[in-house]
Amino acid sequence: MLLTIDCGNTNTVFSIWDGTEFLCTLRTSTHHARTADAYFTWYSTLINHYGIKADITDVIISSTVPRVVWNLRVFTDRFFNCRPLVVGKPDCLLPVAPRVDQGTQPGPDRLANAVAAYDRHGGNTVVVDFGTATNFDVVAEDGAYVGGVIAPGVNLSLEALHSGAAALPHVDVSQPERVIGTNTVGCIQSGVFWGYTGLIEGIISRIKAEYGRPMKVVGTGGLAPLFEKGDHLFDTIEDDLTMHGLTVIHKYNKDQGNI
Ligand SMILES: Nc1ncnc2c1ncn2[C@@H]1O[C@H](COP(=O)(O)OP(=O)(O)OP(=O)(O)O)[C@@H](O)[C@H]1O
Ligand SMILES: CC(C)(CO)[C@@H](O)C(=O)NCCC(=O)O
Ligand SMILES: [K+]
Repeated sequence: MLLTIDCGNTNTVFSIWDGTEFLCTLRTSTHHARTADAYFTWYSTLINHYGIKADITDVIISSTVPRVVWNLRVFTDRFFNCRPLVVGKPDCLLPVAPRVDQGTQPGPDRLANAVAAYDRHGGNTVVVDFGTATNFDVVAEDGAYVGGVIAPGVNLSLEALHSGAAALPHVDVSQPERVIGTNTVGCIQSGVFWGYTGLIEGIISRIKAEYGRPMKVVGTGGLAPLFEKGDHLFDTIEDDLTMHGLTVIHKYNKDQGNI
């Protein structure tokens, strides 16, 4: 069985893939100091709690935080006795090489999103991923990741308002009833919710215009469904997109005899 690990700047997610479906998804916050033993304590507690019989033989990691990779490698080696594939490292093959400026290291989550979107929907696709950042990942006709857009994430923007303005409280994102807020919280919710709706619409339409041909739009990440409620922004929403990409990349490396 395959353990897929998606380590973002805020959260780290483990999923177990049995070759057909994900048996479970476990989420913890990302801490670069978390040790291999701590990962295992957390992992085995939850696996036992859910009664999952997981015989992990392979591990693939996407990490946007370089410092956590070392502990995850030790975790993989010590508890599963295997060497993980790490997306973005030279020894992890991708089905199609990214086409970006020389010296650019695209985020491994964006590479996995591109592979997953191509596998499910073909090329000429843009992924909108709501994580710590809100990133737009453009997938060309042949499945290559060809760049995109990085905007500050929704929760990061809310935190920035709260920490930069003494009179503004911490507010959770939600869709406000009205655009014109009549209290402080309503004003902030409106700014962030409708501001992001405009950002998403505007960037997608500019990407499409620049790309010059029809594109499919796939939303992913925790907040995609919330924004879809406000307006029709996405052709589809898939919360397991990054994880699916990791399973496809793993299979590709296996098929190529690389692992
Ligand atoms: N209605 C909501 N309001 C606020 N947060 C939400 C809502 N729905 C989901 N979320 C948040 O979305 C997050 C899941 O998103 P996702 O895993 O894509 O990104 P992340 O973990 O925040 O970022 P990264 O992957 O960069 O670490 C969870 O932290 C969850 O709290
Ligand atoms: C943009 C984020 C933070 C989104 O998780 C991540 O993909 C990342 O750190 N990327 C590196 C830079 C790039 O993708 O061009
Ligand atoms: K993510």
